[in-house]
Parts: sequence; structure tokens; C-alpha cells
Amino acid sequence: MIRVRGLTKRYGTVLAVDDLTFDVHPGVVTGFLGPNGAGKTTAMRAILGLDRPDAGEATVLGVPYPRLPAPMRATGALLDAGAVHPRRTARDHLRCLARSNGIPARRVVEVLDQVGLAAVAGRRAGGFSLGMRQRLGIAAALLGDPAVLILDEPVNGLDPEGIVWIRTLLRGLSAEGRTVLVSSHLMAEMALTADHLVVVGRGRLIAEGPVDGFAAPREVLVRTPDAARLARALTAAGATVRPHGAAGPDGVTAGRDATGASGLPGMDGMARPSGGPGLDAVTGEAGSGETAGVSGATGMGEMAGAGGEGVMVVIGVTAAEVGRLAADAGAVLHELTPRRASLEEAFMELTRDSVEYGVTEGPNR
Ligand SMILES: Nc1ncnc2c1ncn2[C@@H]1O[C@H](COP(=O)(O)OP(=O)(O)OP(=O)(O)O)[C@@H](O)[C@H]1O
Repeated sequence: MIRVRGLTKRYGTVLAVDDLTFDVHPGVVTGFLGPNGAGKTTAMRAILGLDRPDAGEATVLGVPYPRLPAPMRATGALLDAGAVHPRRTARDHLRCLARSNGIPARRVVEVLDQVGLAAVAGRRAGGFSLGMRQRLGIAAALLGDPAVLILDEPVNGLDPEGIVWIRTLLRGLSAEGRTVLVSSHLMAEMALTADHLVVVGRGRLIAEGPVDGFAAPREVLVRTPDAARLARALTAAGATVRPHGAAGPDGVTAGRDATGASGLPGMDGMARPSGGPGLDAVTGEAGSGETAGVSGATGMGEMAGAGGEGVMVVIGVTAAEVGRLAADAGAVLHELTPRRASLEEAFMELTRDSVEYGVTEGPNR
């Protein structure tokens, strides 16, 4: 178990980690997610006692890391896969680590096997590819057979096969009851690897919860020549309706506008990019400039494309309910497609105002 409470770390004028609080539990893979510069590495370094926080604290297995009696056997970490003597072989690198940490030599053979480096164990690490160095770093983390694993961007440099391998490895380690904290800036990857997510931006906690909670609620794409009539029926039934393509990636831009964007707090904030009160606000009569005029049944004329066919996105009812309401209203349907906004879109929306370096959207920004 890792406990982080009010962790704060400043580098000069940069507040790298800002009052961060979260727990990492055994038996689940916790993804530590955030754009570049969000403070993930800094937080991990502070957890591992490599950086002294300006405020707050972190404990591993109940004590600050430096007070662990046998740190490498309690906690395995991968922070910088490049931190290997280039002239040393993979085997020698691990042997040295094992010796200085009181770990039996047989573990070297075991972990080399486990990470798929047994065949190149006698080669110098300096000649390793980035992917091989990552594997060697993971081998070092596993050496002490630790109860807690802290891995900073372990998929960096791995090819698709390597990514699947690490996913399987981490899931296996958590299934053995270990505590696994793994950082990434790739939501799609974390969605497949992690059970739980801690999302940070500009050093602050943006959202936290089970991966499933980040999935956008369902939307239904509807193509109909009777857009206005159907939109009226759907709105009367409590659904939110907007023209397809009116606000960027469906359900994502909408959440931002409705919530005022940055620093969405916790799960409540996460749920918004995909519907609920956020979208209602956007598609309401006083919606944002981007989406004004598309509320409910009003403005549905704008949805009509060539041949009078309109394409709309409906939130808050199932595809089956849309079909039934359409039948009741006498509206013809040309398409009825249930769908979800991607997790990647949800993540980009959550962290949109937290990216350190991004493309500006206009000359005045
Ligand atoms: N040693 C340091 N000196 C000065 N600033 C630093 C130092 N380490 C990190 N920072 C700054 O602190 C902020 C957080 O950096 P950090 O590396 O922790 O983020 P990250 O989420 O791990 O990013 P990435 O995904 O790019 O590795 C950044 O603005 C970074 O430039």
C-alpha cells in the first residue's frame, strides 16, 4: 500500500507537485496518468525518498520509504531505464544490485528469464535498445520480489509485443496481491492495463477512480429525415439532443464548456465529459456560443443536411428508447447507432488545461 498525503514539491518557481493526495492499494494496478510535466515522476521520486517534499508525506507499507528496513525487497522501482553502467552486462548489473541489497543470486537468473533477457544477459547494457533497457530496468525492479512496484512509463520504447508483455506482467503481479503504481501519459494504454486511475495535471489531482468510471456514458447517433419532430419527442422524454459534429469530439468539448474546464474535481468531473448535467447545460437554451441554437427541439432545422436528413447525437436514453420514441412520433430513422466517446478523448478533455506544452488554438491565445 502506498499513501500520499498533501504531497507538494517545488523546483524554484515551478510547483511540480501540488498538494497531491491518493492511495495505491494492493491487488490492483493503479495507473498514474497525466500529460507531460504533470508531476508524475516528481511524485514517484518523492514516494521513493529521492526528493524531499516541501510539504506533505508519502508512505510505503506504512512508513516513509527511507525507513523501510530492506527497501529493494519491499519496493521495486523503475524510474530511469538509462541509469545502467554501459560497459556492464545485464547479468552483472543485476548481480551487483542483488549483492548490495542482500538478494540471493538465483533471483538474477529468474528475473532475466521473466523479462525475456536471458539470451542477451551476457551483452553490455550500453548496446541495448531502449526497449531492452526498459526490460532490464523492470528486471531490477523485480529483483527483490517486492510487495510494491513503482514504474515510471515502463512501456516507453517497447514495441507492441513488449507493451502486451508488460500489461500481462503488471496484471499478473497485482493478481498476486502486490501494489502496482504505473505512470503513463497514454490513456488508451492505461485503460487496458490499470484497474484504477489517478489523473494529474500541473501537479494537482484532477480525477481518481476505477477505470470504468472514466468511460463516457453511451450516446446514440441518429440519422433521420424528421429531425425536428424526433428531437422534440426525445427532448420531451428527457434526452439531450445536439447536431452531430457541433462541438468537436462528441461529448468531450461539451463537458469542458459546461464545467468551466480545468481542474475537474474527482469522479463527478470525470462523468461530465460524456453527458449528465454538463451536457444538459451545453445543449440548454443558454448554451455556449459553439452550440447555441441546438437545444432540444429548437434549431433542429440546422441538423437537416442534404435531402432534409438530419444527423444528431442523443444522450440520456438508449438506442432502443430512441427507436420507440421515433415510432411513437412517426419519425423515420435511417440510422440508429449506439456509441461511446473514447477514453482517450475523455482524458484529453480532463487534462486539456493542464498540458504544459500544447498547440495554441488561435492568434490571441
Ligand atoms: N529537477 C528539476 N528541476 C526543475 N524543474 C523540474 C525538475 N524536475 C521536474 N521539473 C519540472 O516539474 C514539472 C513536473 O515534472 P515531472 O517530470 O515530474 O512531470 P511528469 O508528469 O513526469 O512528465 P513527463 O511525462 O514528461 O515525464 C515540470 O514542469 C518539470 O519541468
